[in-house]
Amino acid sequence: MAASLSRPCFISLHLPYRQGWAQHLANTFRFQPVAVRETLRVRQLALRRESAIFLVNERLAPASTSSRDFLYDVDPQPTLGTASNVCFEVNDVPGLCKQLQSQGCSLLVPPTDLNDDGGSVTYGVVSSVVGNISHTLLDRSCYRGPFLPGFQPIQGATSATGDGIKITHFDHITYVCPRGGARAALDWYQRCFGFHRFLLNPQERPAEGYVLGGKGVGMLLLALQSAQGTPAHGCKLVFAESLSQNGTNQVDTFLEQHGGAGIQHVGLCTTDIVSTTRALQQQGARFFTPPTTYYSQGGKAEEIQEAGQDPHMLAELGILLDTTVPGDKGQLGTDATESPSREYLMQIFTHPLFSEETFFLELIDRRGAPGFGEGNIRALWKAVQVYMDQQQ
Ligand SMILES: O=C(O)C(=O)Cc1ccc(O)cc1
Repeated sequence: MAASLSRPCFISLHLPYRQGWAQHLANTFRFQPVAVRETLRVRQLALRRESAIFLVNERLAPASTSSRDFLYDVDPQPTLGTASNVCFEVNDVPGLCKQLQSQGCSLLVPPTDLNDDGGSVTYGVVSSVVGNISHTLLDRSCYRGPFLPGFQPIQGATSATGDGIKITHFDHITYVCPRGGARAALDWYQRCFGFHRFLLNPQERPAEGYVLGGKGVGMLLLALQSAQGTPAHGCKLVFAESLSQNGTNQVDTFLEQHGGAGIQHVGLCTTDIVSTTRALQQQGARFFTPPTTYYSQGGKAEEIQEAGQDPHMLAELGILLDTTVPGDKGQLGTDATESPSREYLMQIFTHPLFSEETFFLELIDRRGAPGFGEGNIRALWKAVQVYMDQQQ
């Protein structure tokens, strides 16, 4: 039987020795430092925005032979910044680790108990079949502290409000897989972790996946939805694979610059993409913007207006909007709690966060639409292509 996982508890980022990047995430994206763990060799900082938590791991000294420097994680020994671990909360860590091992998964950290004044937790770490990704499985049902045992709470850390940034949780995590590897990754997560297939778009054929063709694009997308939660509220995993025949695109570029498969981006759910984008831009966050023709061609301005949004405002900020057919919620669409007359979603993508063209963030504001917009993905693709051409 496969495990039944819920929304991620945290996503872990690793930075090579001597890169003061945690501060950048805190300052630019206004994530609040909530807890820290520091040893002579490493610093681990938990940064939070409502239920979205990034654990930023930095080396303070060159890598040692000890692979257990980082708590709740393993050391991917990065030569560049990488998002390499996703932690899920589960009920029975030892039972699940045993089961995963019997399914051929490699156990990187066996079930381990840790405790402090706030109570106790149990965790283990398993290796994913995709690139450098690992998963921490964590039971913190007996823990009442602010983050996790081994971490010191950061005094005065309050939840930020009134700054215009409305980020609530991780909406999805997009993996870049090697060519020919997306289907195997999808099968592994279904089999081992009990994720369910999720159709990205009404046009997707289940047997093939969502193929984006056309000028220069060439990408296959497959998606899963966590077993707990509805399409609108659970976390999705998206597997992307390049189908491009003619040289580089953003998926190939990721593979090349990251040195293999891994997490390409994390979608942060926002309840107000306009105020969030504006506030983050003021802090210095940089976003990809589509060509201005995006807003004037093919009835886009009318589509935006019909959705009740202001085309000028979206154009000024570079926010993308895609409308989906009302009532069509993909394969798992049974969530009856949100049924606005028009379902749409708005997205915007940041520039890569590290110095390489690898990991980036996305803001996603879902107004009833649980899938992904083909128009938005194409617009992102074009904007990235323009950016990459400018970099050369
Ligand atoms: O739209 C999204 O957020 C996706 O996750 C789909 C996607 C996947 C890979 C890309 O390079 C760009 C977009």
